[in-house]
Amino acid sequence: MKRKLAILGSTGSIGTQALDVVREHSDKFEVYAITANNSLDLLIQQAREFQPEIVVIANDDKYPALKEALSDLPIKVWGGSKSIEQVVQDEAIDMVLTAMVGYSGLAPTISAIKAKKPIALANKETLVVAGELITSLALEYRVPILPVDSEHSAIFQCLNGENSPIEKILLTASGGPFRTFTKDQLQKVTKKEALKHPNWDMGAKITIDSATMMNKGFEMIEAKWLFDVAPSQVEVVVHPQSIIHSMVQFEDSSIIAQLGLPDMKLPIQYAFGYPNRLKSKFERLDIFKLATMTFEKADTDRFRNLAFAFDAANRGGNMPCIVNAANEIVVDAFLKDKTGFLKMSDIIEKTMQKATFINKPTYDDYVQSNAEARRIATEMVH
Ligand SMILES: NC(=O)C1=CN([C@@H]2O[C@H](COP(=O)(O)OP(=O)(O)OC[C@H]3O[C@@H](n4cnc5c(N)ncnc54)[C@H](OP(=O)(O)O)[C@@H]3O)[C@@H](O)[C@H]2O)C=CC1
Ligand SMILES: CC(=O)[C@@H](O)[C@H](O)COP(=O)(O)O
Ligand SMILES: [Mn+2]
Repeated sequence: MKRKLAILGSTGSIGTQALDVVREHSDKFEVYAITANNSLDLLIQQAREFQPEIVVIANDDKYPALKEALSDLPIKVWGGSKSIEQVVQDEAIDMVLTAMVGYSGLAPTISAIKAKKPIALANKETLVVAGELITSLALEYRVPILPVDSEHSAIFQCLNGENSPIEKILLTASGGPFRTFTKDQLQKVTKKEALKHPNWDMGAKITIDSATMMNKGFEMIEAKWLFDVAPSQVEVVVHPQSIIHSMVQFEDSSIIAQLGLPDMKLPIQYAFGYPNRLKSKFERLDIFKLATMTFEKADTDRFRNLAFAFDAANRGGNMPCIVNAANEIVVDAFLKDKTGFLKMSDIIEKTMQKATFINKPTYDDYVQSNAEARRIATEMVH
């Protein structure tokens, strides 16, 4: 039996690579549903190639054009963001890949968990915003959450077969394009420079998060929830070559690492095939060609977002949700040339000070906190 997949965000960087994995393993996987926000032409092309049961476009305005374009095929076409929450509940679906970007991944992930669908989780913001809620729902509905983020897939693989407690997670970071920049240099960096990640080709939002190191802060929070560790047990290790994707240190002092060339198709395929490892044609890492592997401490003085993420994780409650919302606003503004690189951190810091803190948030509290923090951050952008 083929595993039937719902790919949320099929037109993005992770989504298109997930479809590459399906192409390579069409005997094992079938695309049952795909979703996108705006990318109409690519979504139509994907629907024609993979012939899924259901195609969803979140942006309602594009629904009539999508419906018309696929009218000669026996495909159900739905529109609106609520349809994404609905589609994941389809009985036939065996696994849901959450590859949407930002807060938009939260509601569909909750819906999928409640429908008892195993989650291949790329959308880290879901765990940043509401990690406690998501992990408790996953426990209640007995739903596995298989990490797709490269570092968390690495940690998950390091933990395979281990029952012993984790002493420490060594979370690797490339350091981004500005790893060696001074504060003065950071003041002047442009969007074009920030969008040039040294090792990974990713969507715009996560590429900016990597440049500010908010991505690593979010990944620490993601690790906290996925692997039940305290923030103090996660050490960020700047490793500019991105060959070691992360490491786990155990109480006997042993460190286990996962290595590979930077290619997201590997963690995507690992999650899709779990618990089996599938053969791949991915380029092999030739360790004899590795000139050096280097490791540095992270600098939270230049990359303040990393410190904000640790602070938010330690304070708990809705604070990570506030940081995520402010970050989404400033990254969007930076991408539209409406704010500067360092100003992004100033706005996040002030939003953390101004937004209402809630110690034990409910789902509705997250919705309201997200809206409030977005409002506060937006006022500071303008
Ligand atoms: N790219 C990577 O290598 C990695 C990504 N991740 C995480 O995976 C997630 C996806 O990242 P990435 O693929 O880079 O992002 P992209 O921006 O490339 O793609 C995002 C996808 O989500 C869709 N989308 C965006 N907003 C909405 C919305 N409001 N409602 C419904 N769909 C929406 C987009 O549709 P449309 O095309 O129509 O806009 C697109 O299909 C992020 O959470 C990121 O942090 C984690 C590790 C690595
Ligand atoms: C591919 C992936 O998982 C990204 O999250 C990547 O790790 C980003 O690189 P940084 O280490 O620069 O944040
Ligand atoms: Mn990552």
